[in-house]
Amino acid sequence: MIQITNLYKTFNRGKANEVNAVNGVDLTIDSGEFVVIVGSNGSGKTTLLNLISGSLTPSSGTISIDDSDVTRLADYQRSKWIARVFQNPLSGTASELSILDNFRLAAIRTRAKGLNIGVTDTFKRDVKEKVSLLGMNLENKLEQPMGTLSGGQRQALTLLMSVIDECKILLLDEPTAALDPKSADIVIKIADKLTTEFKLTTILITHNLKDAYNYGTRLIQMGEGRIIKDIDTKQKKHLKQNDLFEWFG
Ligand SMILES: Nc1ncnc2c1ncn2[C@@H]1O[C@H](COP(=O)(O)OP(=O)(O)OP(=O)(O)O)[C@@H](O)[C@H]1O
Repeated sequence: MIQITNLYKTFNRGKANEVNAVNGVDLTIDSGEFVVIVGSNGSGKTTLLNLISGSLTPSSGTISIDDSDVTRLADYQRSKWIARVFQNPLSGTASELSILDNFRLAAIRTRAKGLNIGVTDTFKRDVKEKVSLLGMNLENKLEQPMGTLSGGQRQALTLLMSVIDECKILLLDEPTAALDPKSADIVIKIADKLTTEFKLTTILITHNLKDAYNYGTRLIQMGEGRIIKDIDTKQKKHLKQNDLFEWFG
C-alpha cells in the first residue's frame, strides 16, 4: 500500500517563477491497484511520480510504502519496492548487448530473486520463460543485440526487466509516448498483463485517453498540482469514453 499525506512540492520558492507543482495531495493506493493518472501539461503528474520514486524530496508531507515512512529515503533506497519505466525505450537497456545479457545485467543490478544468475542454463531457461510472457516471439532471439530490436520490443523487454526482481510498485511515465500506435498498444497491454501476473501496484501516467479509459482499476485526473477526480473501478464502469474527453474540454 502507498500512503501519501498532505504532499507538497514547490519549485523556486520565493522567486518570481515559484510553482506549486504538487499542491496538497492525499492519496492511498492499495496493493494490486492499477492507477492511471491523466491531466493537462504541467498539472503535476511527473512531479508526483518523482516524489513517489524518491528522485525528488517533498517540500512537506509524507509518503509511506507498506507502513514504512520513505519520505526521506533516496530513490536507490526505495528500489526494493519500486521499478520505473520512462518514455524513451533506449533509456532502459544497453544496445550493444544481447537480450540475455541485458537480463543478466538487470538481475545483477537488482539481485533478482526470481532469476538464478549463477547457473547459465537455468538462467537462460528462466529468461526464456519470462520473455515468452510478452507474446512477441522474442524468446527465440535471446542472443540478438538489443539495438537491433524495435522501440516497442525494447520497451516491452524494459518493462519485463523492471519487474523481475520482485518489486511491488511499477511507475510508468508515458511509457508509450515514443512508440507508434501499434507498438504502443502492445506495450500497454503488456504493462497490464505484467501488473496482474506479478501482482504489482502500478501507476501509469498517460496522455492517451483511450488507454486511460481501457486500462487500470482506478482513474485519477490531476489539475494544478491537485487530484481533481478520483474514479474507482465501480464508478469507472459507468464512465463513457466521451466523458473523459469532456474533462479536458
Ligand atoms: N525541476 C523543476 N524545476 C522547476 N519547475 C518544475 C520542475 N519540474 C517541474 N516543474 C514545474 O512544475 C509543474 C508541474 O510539472 P510536471 O512535469 O509535474 O507536470 P506534468 O503534469 O507531468 O506535465 P506534462 O504532462 O507536460 O508532462 C510545471 O509547471 C513545471 O514547469
